[in-house]
Order: sequence, then structure tokens, then C-alpha cells
Amino acid sequence: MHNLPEAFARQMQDMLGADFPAFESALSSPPPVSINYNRAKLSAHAHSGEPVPWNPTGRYLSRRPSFTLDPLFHAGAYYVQEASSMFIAYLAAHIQSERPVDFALDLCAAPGGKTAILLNQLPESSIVVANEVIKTRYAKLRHNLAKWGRSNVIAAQADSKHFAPLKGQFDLVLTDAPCSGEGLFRKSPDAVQEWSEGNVQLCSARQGRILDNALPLVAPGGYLIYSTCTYNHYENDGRVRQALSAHDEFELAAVPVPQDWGLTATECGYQFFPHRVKGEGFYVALLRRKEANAGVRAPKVALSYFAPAPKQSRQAVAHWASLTDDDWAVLATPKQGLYLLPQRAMQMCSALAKALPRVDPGTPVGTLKGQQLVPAHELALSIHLSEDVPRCEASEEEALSFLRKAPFMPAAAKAKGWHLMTYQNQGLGWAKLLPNRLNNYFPNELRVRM
Ligand SMILES: C[S@@+](CC[C@H](N)C(=O)[O-])C[C@H]1O[C@@H](n2cnc3c(N)ncnc32)[C@H](O)[C@@H]1O
Repeated sequence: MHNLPEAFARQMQDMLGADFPAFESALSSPPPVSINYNRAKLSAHAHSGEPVPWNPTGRYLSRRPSFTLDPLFHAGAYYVQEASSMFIAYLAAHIQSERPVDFALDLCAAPGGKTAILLNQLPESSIVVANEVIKTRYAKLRHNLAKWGRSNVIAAQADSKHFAPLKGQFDLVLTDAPCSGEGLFRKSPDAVQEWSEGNVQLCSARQGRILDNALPLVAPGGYLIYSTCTYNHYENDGRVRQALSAHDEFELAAVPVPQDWGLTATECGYQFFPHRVKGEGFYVALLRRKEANAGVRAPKVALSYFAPAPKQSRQAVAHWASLTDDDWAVLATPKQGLYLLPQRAMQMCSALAKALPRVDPGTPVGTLKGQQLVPAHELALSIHLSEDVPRCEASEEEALSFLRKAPFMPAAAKAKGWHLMTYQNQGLGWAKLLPNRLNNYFPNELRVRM
């Protein structure tokens, strides 16, 4: 790791006192490696590794494997996730014990680690909106959401200010704010290089703007989780204090935490330090909107870009996805793209599509060619894919050839036509089997190049 910036070292000495040398030495030790298992794809007995105390699906690994060369990583069986930030799972469980979470918003979501946590922790009946403002990061978010395989999620690409029409609509808003990244110094030397006191102030001001946009979106009695991966007062307690004084309809919510977890209680929340927990630096505070002025859910608005798909398209999709009529909506775009979304998410989807520049609902399932569906890559990773879709199980070597788009013919290939290529029964992508070759539909841009 690079030498610590002087002003940062001073700040940490003031904050930690006699503990500073332990903090400094933790920064020179190797960062722990941890993953979050996908609850919908792997059963509990498949989870190996030391548990992360605050997340039932979090595990530490004893070493860092090459994730790129693990087909299960590409199948979305787990997400490589820093351990401290998995505390969001504990908070989501706590909130649910207080009130149902029908609608959650992850306002600053890319690349999607915490959306994956919310989707793992909340029941399938919850609808999660995952938003990211930056286009390239939005693409990464959508790719990770596809790997997670859920349809109870709506992706959105917008600045937080565009959400204003959705006032009071969310039981939970997660604001994992862009920050100066002091907590990531051990993992990312770039963060050390980019750090300055000026940047801390810029981050703090931006967080203030994002919080001012985020807080009104919380339903009465609902919660806002504010988190950063930094230590300084301006972006953490100081930021939360200012938000509370500008929005007096909010109060701090108490979250009881076992003492032996090593978290440090601060004025408004909790701080994770790498010398006290097995994880990186992280800050979190939980705010609750007081119960006055009971809110109303999003008013029904007409779907603008998306329309319910015609019967024929729905029938085509029903061959590929396990649909029950009342629960599932199949939506169509003007370009004939078809999407699978829980019926109960329709109203929220309409309201979002009206307010935001870009919305991508649920799971893209494919496009129609004549009467036939050409399946989308996302459908291959979906947990709602029909059991009736033909599968072709690959060995590890075959799975890697498939992910590299190298020519190969799987030993298990028997029938012709569309097949889901699987590895350890987890979908990787689509292949069309022909008598003497395989057409590989794994997306070029995702191809493994190692
Ligand atoms: C700390 S990162 C989020 C990490 C993510 N929650 C995860 O766990 O994978 C903060 C994100 O907020 C996004 N962001 C910055 N300004 C924003 C704004 N005004 N509205 C929404 N998102 C914003 C950044 O582009 C960045 O991707």
C-alpha cells in the first residue's frame, strides 16, 4: 500500500488515539476475501467457508481463487463482496422485523453488490428498484442483476433528483453514497492516490444533495440506510446530522448489534475498522421516517414505453419461463423485446417509466422471431427459467470453452436445438446444438479472455 496522505493519517490518529498503530498495521495486511452466495441458486449445504457474522449467506474464503476461471461465478452462484458492507443484510432483516418491505430502492446501486444483498435478504414478494446514474456503471449493474437471476427487480438509470415524483413510495431506501473511499485504501491503492481534503468536502456536498433527494422517497414509518466506505466525520455522522436537521420528519433508528462483532458505535451509526473486524472500512446509519401523514402508493399511470405483451408473445414466453397467469406480467417494448416482471411491480414500473430517463423491468426474456422466442442471455441465468427447457451439462473444461467461445462439442450433447448450457446445474448461457457443431450464444462482450 502507498504511504498514507499526511492529513488522512492525522485524522485517523485523532479518531483512533492509541488504536492508530493497530489500524495502520491492519492496512498493511492482506485484505480478507469474501463472497455472498446467491440464496436462490445454491442451497445452504453448498456454502463453505467461515461465516460472515452479519450476513447468513456471507462467507470468507481462505485464499483468493481466480474467480474469472470459475464457471459458477459466471452463473451468478455468488457475488464477490467485501465483508463489512454485507452488514446491509443485517439491517434489511432488522427492518423487516419492524415492517414489511414491499418496495425497496437502491439509489446508488452499481455495480450491484448491495442490490444482490437486498434481493437475497428480502422476500421474493418485495420489489427492488436498482438505480445507477452513470451509463457504463449501469451496464455493469444490469449484468450483475442478470447473474443474480431475479425478476422482482427493476433497473433504472437516473440521477437521484429524477425520483422526485416517487415521493413516499419506498419502505426502504438504501443510499450507498459515492464517497472518498478511505475504507478501501488497503484494497485499492488508487483510492489513496485520489484522496485529498478537498475531495472529502466535494464528496460530502454531493452526498448532501443525494440525501436531500433520497429522504422524501421514504414512506411514513419506512427506513433509509445511509452508508459509505469512508471514515471521516464530514461524509458520515456529520452528513447524517445535517440531513436530520434539514428533514425533521426523520429520526435515528436504534439497531442492536452483538458486541463481539467488533463494530464501533458512533454518534449516528456504526463504523467498521479493519483492525477490529475482518473486513474493510465502512460506515452505516439507519434513519426512520416518523409515522405522520400516511403516504399513498404510486398512482396508476399508463405504461409509456412498455405495454402488456400480446397473447401470442405471452404464450411463446410460457414455453420458456414458469409463469402463472395471475402473478406474472410479460411486457413488450416497441422493438419487440419481451420482459418478465411480477404483476405486483407493474404500478411501480409505470411510475418509474414516467419519471425516469431509462427503466429496464424484471428479466429480459428475448425477442419474437415469427411465433418463436429467441431467448435473451438474461433468461439463461434466470431462476424462473422453465424446468422443461432442454439442458446440456458441461464439465469444467467444457464450461470454460463455452465461456471463452472456443469451439467444442459437449460430451452430453444428444438432442438438437436450443439448450441451456449448465455447469453443476447452474445456467451459463444458450447454445444451439446442430448435428456436428454448436452455435454459442454467450455474449461476445462477456467472453472470458483468460
Ligand atoms: C459507492 S458506489 C455504489 C456501490 C454499490 N452500492 C454496490 O454495493 O455495489 C456509489 C454509486 O453512486 C453513483 N452515483 C453518483 N451520483 C449519483 C446520483 N446523483 N444519483 C444516483 N447515483 C449516483 C455512482 O456512480 C456510484 O456507482
